[in-house]
Amino acid sequence: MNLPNADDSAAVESSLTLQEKQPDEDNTQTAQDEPSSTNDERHWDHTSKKVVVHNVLKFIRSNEIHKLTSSWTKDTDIVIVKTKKPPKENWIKVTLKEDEMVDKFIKLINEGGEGGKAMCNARGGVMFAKRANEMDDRDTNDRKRKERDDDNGDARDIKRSHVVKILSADEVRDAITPLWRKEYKDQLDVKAKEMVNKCSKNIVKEIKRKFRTLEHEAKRGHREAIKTYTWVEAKRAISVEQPVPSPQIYEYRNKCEFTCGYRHVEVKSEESVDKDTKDEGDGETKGTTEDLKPEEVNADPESSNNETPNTIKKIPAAGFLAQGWQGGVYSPHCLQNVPDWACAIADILNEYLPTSPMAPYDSKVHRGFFRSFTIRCSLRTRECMVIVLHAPAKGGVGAKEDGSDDYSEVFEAEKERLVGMLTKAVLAVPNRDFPEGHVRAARDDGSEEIRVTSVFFQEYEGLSQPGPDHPVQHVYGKTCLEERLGQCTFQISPGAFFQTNTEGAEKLYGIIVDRIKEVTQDPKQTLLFDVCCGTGTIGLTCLKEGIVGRLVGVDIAEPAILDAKVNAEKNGFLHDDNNSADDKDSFLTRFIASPAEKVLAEEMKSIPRTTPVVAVVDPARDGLHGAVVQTLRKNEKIERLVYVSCNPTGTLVRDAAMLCAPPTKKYPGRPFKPVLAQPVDMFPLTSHCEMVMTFDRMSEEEYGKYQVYLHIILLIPLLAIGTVAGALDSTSLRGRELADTKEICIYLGPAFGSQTFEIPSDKFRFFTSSARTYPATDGACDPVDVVLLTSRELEEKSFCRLFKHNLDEWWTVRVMSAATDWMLDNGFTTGACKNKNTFGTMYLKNVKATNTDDMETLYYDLVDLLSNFSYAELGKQELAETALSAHMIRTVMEDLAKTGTTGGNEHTCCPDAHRNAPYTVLAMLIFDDCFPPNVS
Ligand SMILES: C[S@@+](CC[C@H](N)C(=O)[O-])C[C@H]1O[C@@H](n2cnc3c(N)ncnc32)[C@H](O)[C@@H]1O
Repeated sequence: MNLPNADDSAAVESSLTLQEKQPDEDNTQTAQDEPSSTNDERHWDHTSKKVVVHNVLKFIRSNEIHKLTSSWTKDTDIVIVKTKKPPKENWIKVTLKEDEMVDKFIKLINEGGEGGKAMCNARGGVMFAKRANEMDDRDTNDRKRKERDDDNGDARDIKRSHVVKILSADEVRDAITPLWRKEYKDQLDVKAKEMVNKCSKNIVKEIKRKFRTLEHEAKRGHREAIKTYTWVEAKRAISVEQPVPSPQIYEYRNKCEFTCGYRHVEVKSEESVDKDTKDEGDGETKGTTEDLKPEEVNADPESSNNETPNTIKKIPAAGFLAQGWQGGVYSPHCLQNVPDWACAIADILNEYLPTSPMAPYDSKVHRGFFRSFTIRCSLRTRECMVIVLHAPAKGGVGAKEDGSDDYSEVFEAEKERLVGMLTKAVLAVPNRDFPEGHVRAARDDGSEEIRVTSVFFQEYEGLSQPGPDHPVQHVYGKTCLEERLGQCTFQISPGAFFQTNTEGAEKLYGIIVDRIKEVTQDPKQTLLFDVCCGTGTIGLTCLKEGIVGRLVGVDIAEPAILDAKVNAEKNGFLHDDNNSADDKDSFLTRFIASPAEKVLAEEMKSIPRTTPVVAVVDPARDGLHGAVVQTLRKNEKIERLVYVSCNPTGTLVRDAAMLCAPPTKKYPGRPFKPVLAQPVDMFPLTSHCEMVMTFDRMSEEEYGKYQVYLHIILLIPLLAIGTVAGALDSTSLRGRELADTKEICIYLGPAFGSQTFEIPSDKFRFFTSSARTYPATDGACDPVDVVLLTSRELEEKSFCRLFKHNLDEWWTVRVMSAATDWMLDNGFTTGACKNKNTFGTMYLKNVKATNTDDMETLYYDLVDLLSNFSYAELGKQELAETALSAHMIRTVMEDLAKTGTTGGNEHTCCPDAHRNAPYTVLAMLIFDDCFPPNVS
């Protein structure tokens, strides 16, 4: 279990600053302007505003966290600016807006509950809060601990943060392009190994782990365990090809994002300060407010030969953060992956910024104006776009009240001045600072002349980065770029994603085309789903190549979809604008602006059975949403899936395992299996690598070999209920009850004929079918909604076993406790039946589900949660916690029994209470079967 580490979030935040920006930089919140990047600063930041609240419920949905933390500070002036809760941990780290709020907040949590006691979580557990830096983070690093214990820790940290080292060009390259020292073929070897060790092997490991869980469960249920799929056991289960090299190794980036901050210049003596600052723009430091003005600080003594440290001058500038905000921004001229035009623009910005009255934005205090500059260029059309991200002219959210950060009066004139400087001429050839021996590629004949063709300003008051849909203000020239890739032309708007290595993108798309072509026997009829389609590049390339006949593209970013629609027409493929097409089947292309998880299932449903379908997914770094994986798996029409990943060692591993593991209730459908893994080097000199992984659906024949018995969800139509239920339960009690209720029953258990989970009507209500949960046969009890039965119970027809789970079986309690958390998080009220030391039902009310889909989702979420427990891996800590949970649950049950509100039945403690219990829904969670079904 991870305890909150005072440095962990910052560690995540800072990791991006030390490497090249991530491939999906349009969509991730990049850390280029994150201040908490160096270790020192991170520590300082934590000591000031971060607090960890302990003993919150472990299972809180991410969208509920904000609601929960807001409820704590309701009616107070405490402002929480950020929360972080790792999954399955019982703590939340909050970042408060002001230092002064910290003590108040801690007091609020520790004493602000009923009767001046600590606040409690939804299960009555006492919460407590502590400053993040006071946590025992298990960090055994002596230095850190000593600093924490030191009363003067803050002061020292602040002082330390002023000791900066200016990096050499080599060190900047090491930080941003860590593979630059290697020959290109060696870079490819590094990536090839990484793709085998951290991608393909991990996928196989993950799938084997899922099989082991099944085996473990089967053993407990005295069942035959499913055999691991043969391909998983093979020596090189996933064949990884050698990475496809990038056609351009140097200067390949068509997009850069420069953070606006301060450039650090070391000055040696009083005299040289004057001289140096003259060189750096006459030493003018207009772009400042009083507090934001360039400081003179001590340079790292180690970086100097002098005994006394030199002085560092800070000059407003734009560039890359190579060692976090505190280390200043570095000019891109030394980086081999950055092209000349980008450096030329950096030069213009660096000429402008020191002379502007508008200061760089300081994201630590949220003051200042200029935040970052995104620059893009099209390789083929030589168009160039600049997007200036800035705080409101009246000042950022942390602006001083005295108006010293208010730039409203100068804003328009300054905007005009900057645009004038950017656009007045063809971009000059910059002086580069390449390493010795760097060989530049030959330039082409005069086409290197590039000028800025469009400028946008984008105002953003938020604390991190704007999303792709955030509005932009067009201030100069064209409204978008145009680029040519292969046989297609694409329009790219400021908010739309485009691959950052143009020639690399052509290679990448070529590989995708090859993978699709292999399976499209009837291209004209084949429909391609391009999930996370951006400006439609992949789908339209496939159409142009004639390997598919129709295209549905989905992307969350509206600007990208607007571009995709234009691009469809530009390339000769009519776009169906939904309402305009009379015949829904006649469209060539359809582009939908929506999160894929919201629309994909519906879109798939509308495809005629006979239409051959292929899918390409190209998600951002956080991978596919679970619902998208579910839809892809469930729709067995998709025989081939091409997964393009910019995070092959992370989210691809997770998603591939979900696509290829044996089916579960949440992820039904014949599994996929990876047939080829083709890395593509889109980011030479950095450690990033793109991966094209091709998955084929396991054939019915192959899959059939692994099925010992089916283990599925069965929908029993009303007429069949009596018979089937009778067959299952010798008393036929359930059958009678079911018939009485005139409802539909859904059994979750072994199959009796159908493998399909279909709930064809929206009218169905769930109710229990368990003889044991129905307390009496007189019909007096309320109909209940759903019972989730295990296959084992059904197999053995021994429902009494349901109540044989002993509290001393620690894992049982742990599961139940997790389930309880989950239910509370989902708005259920729970109670539990007690009979001696048995424990088996949970009563739920206030079910949020209003229809079958909701109920199904809730159920699957729960099953998924439970199925992800790895009991074998639980350690002593968990055992201790389990004992605690057991104690707590017992207490709750006893309380409920006393007040007569607990449910019950003839086999448990209070059968009568059940009839009067105010529960409208009764669910039995039988943990035996909270695991993926056994399909061996
Ligand atoms: C790596 S880009 C790929 C874009 C495109 N395939 C290309 O090659 O240019 C990832 C895309 O995923 C989109 N995206 C992110 N989250 C999404 C979601 N939940 N649903 C649909 N698209 C999403 C982003 O807007 C972005 O365009």
